[in-house]
Amino acid sequence: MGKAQKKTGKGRLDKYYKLAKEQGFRARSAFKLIQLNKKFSFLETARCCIDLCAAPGGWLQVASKYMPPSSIIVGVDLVPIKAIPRVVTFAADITTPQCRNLIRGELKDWKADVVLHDGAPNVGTAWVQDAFGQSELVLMSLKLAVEFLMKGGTFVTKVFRSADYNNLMWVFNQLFGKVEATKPPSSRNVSAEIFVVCQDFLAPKKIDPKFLDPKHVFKELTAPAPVDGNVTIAANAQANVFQPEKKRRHRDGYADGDYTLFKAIGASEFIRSSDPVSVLGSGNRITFPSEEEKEWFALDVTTPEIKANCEDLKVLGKGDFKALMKWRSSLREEIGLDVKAKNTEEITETVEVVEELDEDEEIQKELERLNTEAAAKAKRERRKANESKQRTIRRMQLQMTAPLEIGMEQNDASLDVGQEDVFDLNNLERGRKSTRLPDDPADLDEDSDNGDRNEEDASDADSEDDVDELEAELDNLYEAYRERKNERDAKFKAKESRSKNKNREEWSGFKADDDNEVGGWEEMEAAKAAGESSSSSDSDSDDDSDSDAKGLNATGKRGAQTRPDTRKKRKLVVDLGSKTKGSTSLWFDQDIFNDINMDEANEDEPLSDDAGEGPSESDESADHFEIVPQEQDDNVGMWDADDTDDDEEKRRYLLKNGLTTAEAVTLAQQLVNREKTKSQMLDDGFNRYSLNSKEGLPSWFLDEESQYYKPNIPITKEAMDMLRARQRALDARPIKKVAEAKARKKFKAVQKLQKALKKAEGVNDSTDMSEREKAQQIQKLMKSGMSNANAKRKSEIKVVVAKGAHRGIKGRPKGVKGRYQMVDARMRKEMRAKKRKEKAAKKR
Ligand SMILES: C[S@@+](CC[C@H](N)C(=O)[O-])C[C@H]1O[C@@H](n2cnc3c(N)ncnc32)[C@H](O)[C@@H]1O
Repeated sequence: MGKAQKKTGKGRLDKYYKLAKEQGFRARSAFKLIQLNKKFSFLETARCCIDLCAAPGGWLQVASKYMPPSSIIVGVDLVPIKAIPRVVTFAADITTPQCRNLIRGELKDWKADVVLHDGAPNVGTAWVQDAFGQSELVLMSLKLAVEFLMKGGTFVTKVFRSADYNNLMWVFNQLFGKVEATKPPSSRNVSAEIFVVCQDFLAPKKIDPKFLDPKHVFKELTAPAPVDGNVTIAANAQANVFQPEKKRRHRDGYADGDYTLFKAIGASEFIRSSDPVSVLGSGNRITFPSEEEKEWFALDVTTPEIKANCEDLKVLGKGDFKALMKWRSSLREEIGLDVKAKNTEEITETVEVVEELDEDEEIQKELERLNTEAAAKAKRERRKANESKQRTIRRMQLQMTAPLEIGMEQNDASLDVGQEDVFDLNNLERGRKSTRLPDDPADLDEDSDNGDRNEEDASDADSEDDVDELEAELDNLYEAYRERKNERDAKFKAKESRSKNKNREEWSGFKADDDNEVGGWEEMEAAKAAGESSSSSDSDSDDDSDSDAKGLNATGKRGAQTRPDTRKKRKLVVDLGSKTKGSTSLWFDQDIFNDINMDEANEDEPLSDDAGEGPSESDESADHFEIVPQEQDDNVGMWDADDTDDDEEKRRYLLKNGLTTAEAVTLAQQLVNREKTKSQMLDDGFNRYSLNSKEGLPSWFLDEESQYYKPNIPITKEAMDMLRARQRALDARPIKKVAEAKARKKFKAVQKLQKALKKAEGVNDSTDMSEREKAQQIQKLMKSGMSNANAKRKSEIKVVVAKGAHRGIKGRPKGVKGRYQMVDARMRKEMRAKKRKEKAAKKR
């Protein structure tokens, strides 16, 4: 479908408007007649034509163009029509006898072959009145047509799609042999106009005056329309309720007798009507004016929601209409219009009869239902099996399980251990329960009802498995969604790659590097140490949060390591390889497992500092600082393997681009101005959530967190000013394209000059010319070599207006030299305005 045509604004200036302008037609409507004539060919053979409602004269121009040269053309309109060669025009109202007399005077006893009517009452009143006026005008033009048309003649008229369209068509059919309604392509789709071409006028001796009397032809329209009885209204109204979301267009105009836009319905009309749906569809609002209705309004069944629904029916959806219908039923029961019990009884009885009759059918249905249920169950199980297979594959990929045949491990009890998610707390909890020893008498009691528990556990585990599966499924869906989005959304893609390339975030900072540190930990500590004999507890409060993970000894003291070394590689994840225990036992080292009897397993473990077997550095530590035991550099866990590269990349990025964000500049300025030390900045980067494990969190959560949970680093005015200044400097530079174009121009000029120089040398060396000639030639060459080829100005185009003496001239107008362009006055005005603008812009 093409674009919707507009009748107003710039949409008015469509293809036909431009064509009309180009071809000198006074109105774009000229093309409607051209297209009608193309289809029905009535103008070429016509000797006499009357155009009723002809101003400004587009149709008259067409008629004079297509009709034979010696034919008579008469045009009438309320407004005077500018003269057209070979056309007689006068101003008159076609509904008056004067108009008839004028035409008669002009034609004498001639008869017309064609009567055209393109009238439209342009009174700007309501559309319904317009439409009626139009139909009346059509009938008036028909009245003139039948008087002046010769037998076999053609009457072309414009009608609007309205309620009286069919009546008009009926009348036309009584008077003409062939009647066809058509819409030429140049008639806008948004317009309700249709053209009716009535051919082969029957020219009856006597025409019943009722055919031409609006009172008779449009009789139905004036009669009041019944509300309930009218099928169309009812159908429309029903559609209003059943499909409230669909906006229906009233192409056929207003329904008969229903000319108002807003209609309020009394509640009683809706409640008591036998066709409540139609009532709902026909109104805008339900009101409660009478005493009885006011009482209904106060009833409990008339909830605030119902009251709100009654306010504006045109904005309601299906659900709201349903609610109104329910309210109607309740209210009817309440006021005794309906009896509920009786209805139910009736329904029950009917059901019983149906049951007796269709027992076989019922059995069949039941069987079908069972079959569908079984199929659904099988499907569910298949899906479950698939999902667990997927999980196994994922575990394998993470090397958390041996590459056994997929699915085998589920059936093999011996493989049960270790197949669960290592980090699945549910499994741990279950394991804890099963390994617990009955030290405590309460435990013995607990063991007595172990059987019950196990069953409960099993069912709990099942439901937890279900939840896990559901989560896994959701995760998969989320991943699939991200992938799809990645494919389609370029913005999202860029964001993704940015988030992958996190190291470009300047203010995320570098890892502590003693060489670069401004201020520094040692200096601060030294200052502190000088002033106080510091206690071990308050010296390192910022690191308490990870004390558990770093392994506190039994007395709460940490391994004595020297601070600078430990700070160098601050890792948040414990190096699994540095421990003698396996990863699982490391996991069980956590506090929550303290009450589990695992002493046996831990017997061989050295209790780091407690046993005095901590790292040698501990002995060297003279002070009583609690130092977090740290890994050696070569113990960097696999998790941190990328970190150094990140820093390198960050450095490279910063060296290349400098600081690009206000936050980064603020931090840098604070460092340089010694407002803060690097250590302080690092500390600022931590908060109580920093060390929260992200393990097991759904990816959508992590994504959202990375999107919205951003550090809020305060920025300074100076930082902003600095960035702005830099941006201004960047802006002041010419853009690459301009610079390239300038360089190209320069390069070409140099080449041209070199060429000229070469030629000049040739001239200089030649022996056939005198010195004077040589000098002249060289001067010429150098001049052309130095000149800019692009500087050649094209001669200006002269604008000639096609009016007065130039009107209709083909070829070059007299007295015009050089390049020229024929335009109309408007075009010249526009061109001049354009030039003026360009000049003004240049001055600026
Ligand atoms: C759409 S214009 C006709 C355009 C014309 N066919 C053309 O091509 O230039 C409709 C014209 O009907 C005229 N009109 C409306 N009521 C009329 C009446 N009662 N008698 C004569 N002309 C009337 C208006 O003045 C208006 O100029």
